[in-house]
Order: sequence, then structure tokens, then C-alpha cells
Amino acid sequence: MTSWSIPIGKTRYNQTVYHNINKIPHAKVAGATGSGKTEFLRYLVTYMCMRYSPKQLEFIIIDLKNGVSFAPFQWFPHVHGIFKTVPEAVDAIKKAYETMVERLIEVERLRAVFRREPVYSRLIVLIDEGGELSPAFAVTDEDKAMRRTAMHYLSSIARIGREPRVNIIYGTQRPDADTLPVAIRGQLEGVFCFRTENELDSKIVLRHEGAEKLRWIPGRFLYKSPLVKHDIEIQSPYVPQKVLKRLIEPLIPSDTFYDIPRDEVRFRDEQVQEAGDVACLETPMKTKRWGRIS
Ligand SMILES: Nc1ncnc2c1ncn2[C@@H]1O[C@H](COP(=O)(O)OP(=O)(O)OP(=O)(O)O)[C@@H](O)[C@H]1O
Repeated sequence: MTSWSIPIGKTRYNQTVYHNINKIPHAKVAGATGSGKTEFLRYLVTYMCMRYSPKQLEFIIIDLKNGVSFAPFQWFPHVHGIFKTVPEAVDAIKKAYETMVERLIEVERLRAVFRREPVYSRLIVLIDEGGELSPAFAVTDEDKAMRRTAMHYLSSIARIGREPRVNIIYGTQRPDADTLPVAIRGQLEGVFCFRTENELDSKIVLRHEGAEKLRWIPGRFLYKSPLVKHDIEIQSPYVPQKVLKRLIEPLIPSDTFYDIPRDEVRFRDEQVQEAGDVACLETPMKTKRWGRIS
């Protein structure tokens, strides 16, 4: 049977911590700007696409921070698309919702007629800066209705997506009532809380203070899950651009036409330099060097 335990980082005692996406299907990733949310999400996509086949795992990636961070992942066969605007995102979320409904109908039929359980691929809807979807940012009534529809679909997926294996990973700077309705927030049981701006934000994300006191090291976060008694302080893995490039280059068809310089836009190599030796995962499969925990 496939294991869905994903290594999410190391503690200060050098222990690797795992998040079981089968047991905790939905999660939120929150924290202040620059705390390392996007890099962590990029690591999750890389690791999971290297570990699971496209028959086992599919991604819908919604990048409302302009799509640049996740552009390289379009080449993984697991990824249905990188959706960069609110209308595109709403459409993609609707497709995930429809897939979930179809699966639920199929499950019921197979159970009743054949008394067997279908095995589906895991479909993950990964959203970076989900706050941008908030109806509070709508400019017209039509826009507001569209965003509300997206929230309605997300809420359904969060409530009943476990069995048909449609999962949500929701990244945002601050999941308050405006950016993430309480009905959805409560269902996102896995919590990856990077350093927050202040105590209030920590309370919104973790339901207690503490994340505002994390050391200001990109990739440092508190992990909370119904399966662990106390929050765990973790340093997340990091996939350097050159590693990602090495993994993805062979997947790009040779006749692809680029209207944008690949190195400048798709791969942000300069960030590897910036990151220095804070944390580095040489390959997503084999952990060679992790961040020092201080
Ligand atoms: N685990 C890590 N190890 C080393 N450096 C990291 C790590 N995570 C992030 N960084 C560095 O910190 C920078 C900011 O990270 P990231 O873009 O993920 O932040 P963010 O929380 O998504 O910010 P924003 O919400 O403003 O987009 C990255 O460009 C990278 O250089």
C-alpha cells in the first residue's frame, strides 16, 4: 500500500517530522511575508511529484502571486495547470469540485452494485496566496459572486473531500475570516505556521500565541496536527533552483517555443545565492543536507 507520509522538515534534535496526507488530507500554510511559505509549497510539489506517479497523484496549482514561483512545475505530468488569475482559479476549483462529486457518485454505485471500493488518484488543490480569492477584494458584484462560488466549492471539498481523495493545501499570509471563512479553516487540520507578524495572527492560525516569537529564519515553522500532542518547531526543506532545473529540464519537450527567457523567469537562480546555507535539500528524494537548527 502506498505510504502518504511526507517528510516536512527537521526538529532541533535532528529528527525528521512527517505529515501524513492520507490521515490529515487538508492543510493550511500561513505566515508573514518572506517567512518561507512559497518555498515550502514548492518543496512539497517537487517531493511528491518525484515520489508518486501521475496515476497516484495529481495537482491543481493556483498561484495568485503571478504564477512565476510555480511555472517550472507545469512540466510535471502530475500537474493539470498553473492557474494565475481569480477567474482561472475559480474555474480550476470548480473542476476539482466536480471531480469530487463524480467520484462520490461512483463510490456509491460501486459499493452498492459490486461491493468494492474504487481506488482514486489523490487530487491536491494547492493554493498560494489564497487570500487573493477573498470576496472582500472583489471590485464588482459579479466578481464577488464568482469568489463566493469558489469559497463554496472549497468549503465542500474541505468537508467531504477526504474519501474521494480531493485535498486542499491552502497557503496565505493570514487566514482570517475575510481571507478564509471559518467553515473552511476548521477543516484544514494540518497547520504549517511560519513566523507571523504578531500575536493576533498566531492566534488566528494556531489558536494560540507563539508563532510571532519564532526566530526570523526563512523556512522555520510550527507544525500542528490532530495527530501530534504539541506543536513542533521545524526547519523546512528547501529545493534549490539548480536542483529543480535539473529535475525539470528533461521533462520539457525539445520543440517548446519560449516567448520569455527561461532562466530569467522560470528559475529564480539568484534566490539560491540569497538562501545561502540556511537550508538545502540536494535532491527531493534523498536528504543530504538540511538546515542547521539553532
Ligand atoms: N527553507 C528555506 N531555506 C532557506 N531559504 C529559504 C527557505 N524558505 C525560504 N527561503 C528564502 O526566503 C525567501 C522568501 O521565501 P518565500 O518566497 O517562500 O516567502 P513567502 O512566505 O512565500 O513570502 P510572501 O508571502 O511574501 O510571498 C526565498 O526567496 C528564499 O530565498
